[in-house]
Formats: sequence, C-alpha cells, structure tokens
Amino acid sequence: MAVFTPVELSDITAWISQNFKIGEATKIRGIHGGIENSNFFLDTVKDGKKQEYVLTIFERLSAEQLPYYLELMRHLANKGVPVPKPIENNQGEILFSLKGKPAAIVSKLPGLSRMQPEAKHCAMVGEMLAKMHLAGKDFPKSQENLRSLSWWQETIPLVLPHLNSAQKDLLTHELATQEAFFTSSNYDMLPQGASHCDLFRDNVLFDSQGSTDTSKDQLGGFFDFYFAGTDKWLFDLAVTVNDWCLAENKQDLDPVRFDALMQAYQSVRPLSKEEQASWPLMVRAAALRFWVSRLWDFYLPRDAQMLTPHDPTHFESILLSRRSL
Ligand SMILES: Nc1ncnc2c1ncn2[C@@H]1O[C@H](COP(=O)(O)OP(=O)(O)O)[C@@H](O)[C@H]1O
Ligand SMILES: N[C@@H](CCOP(=O)(O)O)C(=O)O
Repeated sequence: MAVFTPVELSDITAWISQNFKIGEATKIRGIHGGIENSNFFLDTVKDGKKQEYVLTIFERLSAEQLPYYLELMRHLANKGVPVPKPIENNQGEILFSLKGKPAAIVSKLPGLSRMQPEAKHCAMVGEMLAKMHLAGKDFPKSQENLRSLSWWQETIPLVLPHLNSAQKDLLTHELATQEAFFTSSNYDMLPQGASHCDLFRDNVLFDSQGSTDTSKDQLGGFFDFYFAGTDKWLFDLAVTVNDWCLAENKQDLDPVRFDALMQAYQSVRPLSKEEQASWPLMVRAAALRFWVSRLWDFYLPRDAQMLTPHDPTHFESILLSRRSL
C-alpha cells in the first residue's frame, strides 16, 4: 500500500460537510495497491444511505496538470464510458487542496480486478478501450503523456549507473530505436487522442453482480487515469496488450487472449495500415516505458508508508521478448 500522506476521519469530517453535498463522512481507510498517489476509500451517509467514494491526494502531479485527468474522466463518464466520475464541491470545482496538496474525490467503481484474465475479459477490455478512444475524440483539452519519449530521455541517464553492461546496452539501443521511430513519417500518421496509457489489469474492475462465478463478469470500469495523456492510440493498445495478454512465461504473448483483445478493439475501431505496420515497434515502446519507470522507482525511490516498488526485470524480459518478434 502506498500512503504518502496519512488522512484520518477527523481531518476531513468538517471539510466534507461544509464543502460537498455527499452527506456526512463516516469512514476512511487507506487503499492497498497503487504506487503513485495516496488513495483512500471514503464512506459517507446521505439521507440515511451509505455512499462510497475514493479520495486521492496527488503526490507528484501538480494542480496545473491535474485538470486534464479529472476533466477527461468527467467527459468519458458523461459519454457512458465506465470510469470514476469526479465529485464537485459546492462551487462546482473538482480539484481541491487537502493537507497542502492537490486532492480529488471520485465515485467508487464496482467490482474487483481479475489478475488471471480469460479471453472474454481481454475482449471486454479491448472493446471498451476502443470505445474510450472514440469517446475522447471531442475532449477539448490536450496534455502530452508525461511518461513518453522526452521523459525516457531524461530518466535513462539516471538509472544507467545501476545496471549491468547487458542491460545498459539494451536500454540505450532501444532508446535509439524509439527515437528514430518517433520521428518517422509512419509514426506521424498514427491517429492519436486522449489515452489512458496505464491500462494494466489492476486498473480495471469486473463486477460479477455478487456472484462468485466469474462467468457472470461484466466490465465494472477503468480507473487510475493519472498517467493519461494525448498520445497515439496504438501506444495505449500496446500498453494494454503487454499486461493483459501475457503467456504463462510472463513475457511472451498468449495468442488466444491477444486475438480476443485485438479483435474486440478492432470491432469498434479497425487499425489503419500505418498502425498495423507500426505494431512491432509500438509494443517495444510500451515495454520500454514501464521498464524505465520501474527502474526509476526501484533505484530512486520516494518516502512512503509501505510502498513496494514493482519489479523492473519483468519489463526487461517483456522488452526482450517483443524485440524477438
Ligand atoms: N474509482 C475507484 N473505484 C474503485 N476502486 C478504486 C478506484 N480508484 C482506486 N481504487 C482502488 O484503489 C487502488 C489503488 O488505486 P490506484 O489508482 O491504482 O493508485 P495509484 O494512483 O497510487 O496508482 C486500486 O487498486 C483500486 O483497488
Ligand atoms: N502500472 C505501472 C505503474 C503504475 O502503477 P499503478 O498501480 O498506479 O497502476 C506498472 O505496473 O509499472
């Protein structure tokens, strides 16, 4: 669990009742999982009924960067994409300050993550990802993906001293390949728009409607939009595939789940010929992005109560596998 900024119920009861129309705060508990922000489940009671929300205190993102993410969630939720909806305060604002840091309250989505997804889960994710891309087409704000090429260029020199020579060669060679790809005319022609950029299994919920039978699973929703940005839709798809469609060896792609996700995505938004041609390099870009961020979190960690960095070697193996495609 990552709680960088602890919050007690007594810290927020007056703040909630004075500023929001969500009832009285009755319970707050830090959330296990997550490595970026301090997250809490917040229960309130309104008109005698229990309501559930998620309170997030943002640890890295600034108040200037945050409106993009929060307004994107509101835009998508209003278009019927199942994502958390930011809650407005009495002034109609969705971004606040709590404990001296930016904070937001969003609706809690139903369900649980499926960490061993079946082909049908991959299909539901692929279909909704394509719908989300199309629903974001008229989102008026634009903000670059803050974990894209320029961030890799800044960060790789910081982590290189911690790596062995084979890892250094792999990282520098892949960066050079991606620099060339990002400046190619093919890359330039790829469609882009609001993208989640971190749609891992732990950022999607499935709701089995109270049943223990996963065959009843429906998509509960996508959350954790705080790495979102205007990016190539194909990058978003590649990030998603690299996590959802892993074979048992945890590095290659499982053909059945891969086909399920790709076909479902393309049933809503077929890939262009430039996208098809760019796929081999894009799955490498998506692997590189998370190898770099995991190296950065591992070798240059921040203070947090109970933060467990993710294993960087996982994405080193995925990158090696995608390079051999
Ligand atoms: N809107 C939401 N609805 C339901 N659960 C949520 C919601 N937002 C976060 N969570 C829960 O909180 C956990 C951590 O959130 P996450 O956004 O991944 O953290 P971080 O921002 O630190 O990466 C998730 O695994 C999920 O269980
Ligand atoms: N999904 C990324 C890092 C972000 O973690 P999250 O818990 O906020 O999704 C990774 O696995 O490296």
